[in-house]
Amino acid sequence: MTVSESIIPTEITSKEQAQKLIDEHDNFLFDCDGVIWLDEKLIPGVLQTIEYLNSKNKRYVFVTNNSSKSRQDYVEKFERLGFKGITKDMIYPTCYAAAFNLKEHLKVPEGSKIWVLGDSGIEDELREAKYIPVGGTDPRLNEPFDPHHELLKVDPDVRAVVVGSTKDFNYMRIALTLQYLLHDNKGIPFVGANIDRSYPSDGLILPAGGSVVNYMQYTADRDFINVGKPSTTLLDVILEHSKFEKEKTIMVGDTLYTDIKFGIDGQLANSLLVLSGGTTKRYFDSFLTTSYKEEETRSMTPLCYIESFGDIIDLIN
Ligand SMILES: O=C(O)[C@H](O)[C@H](O)COP(=O)(O)O
Ligand SMILES: [Mg+2]
Repeated sequence: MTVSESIIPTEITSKEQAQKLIDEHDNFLFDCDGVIWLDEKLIPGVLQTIEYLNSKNKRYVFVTNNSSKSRQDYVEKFERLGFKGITKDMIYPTCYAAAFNLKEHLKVPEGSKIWVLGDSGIEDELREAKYIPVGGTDPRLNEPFDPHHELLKVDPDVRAVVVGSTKDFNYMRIALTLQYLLHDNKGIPFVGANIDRSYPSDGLILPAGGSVVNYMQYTADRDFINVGKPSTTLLDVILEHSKFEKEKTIMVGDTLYTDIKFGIDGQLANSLLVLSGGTTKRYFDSFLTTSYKEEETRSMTPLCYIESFGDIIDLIN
């Protein structure tokens, strides 16, 4: 069976459809890259549409598979791009999800050393959770690989490994991370920030965190705990903190196998795909006509889609 026989997503193109989409939901979960912005470039109309949500007393949070920036970094980014009133507790990047998972699910004791393959967002959120990040942005890791480098001696006090998106992905970091993933007979937890293959960045499609995590999964021959979308553990944390009711909440994202799957697996009221990020109309059309195993396809097929979330304000006005 192809999807077109079972689920036909509705394209939002009229004032009535746009108004209904807003009126029917009290709470919005927004993905960031590809929905709100492309790197540092705000997607046109998004700020105005979110200001419209404010005027209607709608509630919303941001859930991003990006692990490179901390919640505080995002508060500053939202301010820089003109948003008002976005606070730390409204932002769920996977660096925070990783620290939360270590503490609340893996019960890794505070004060533990955590090996990081990733950027400063992970280090900052680990410190805020009272862990000691090692590796990460340590400048000594930028040196050429040397099998006798002092850092290659595993620190036995490291209690877990967190891997996320980074552009500082060199052999020194890869080799060191592998030592920790194999350490103690693969005994310490392997936390991955996301499963994302790539992400849209201002005209380019760039490798995303999942490509880094899967590299380490392959070389260490061990599975990882995905703390990013579509993990329902992350959704549970968000719903617990925000007290959003699933029945009145919609997920807005640009990636089928993370954002839309997150909303559907999480049994939210609705899922809106936007075509302003990593999913093009051409890809989406081919997805809808390609016969997949029905369950797999169904869990990634949005109920509705729109060119860009920023179009909402134009349709409503
Ligand atoms: O490099 C990454 O992993 C990207 O930041 C990630 O794919 C973007 O996540 P999003 O904001 O679209 O959830
Ligand atoms: Mg995205």
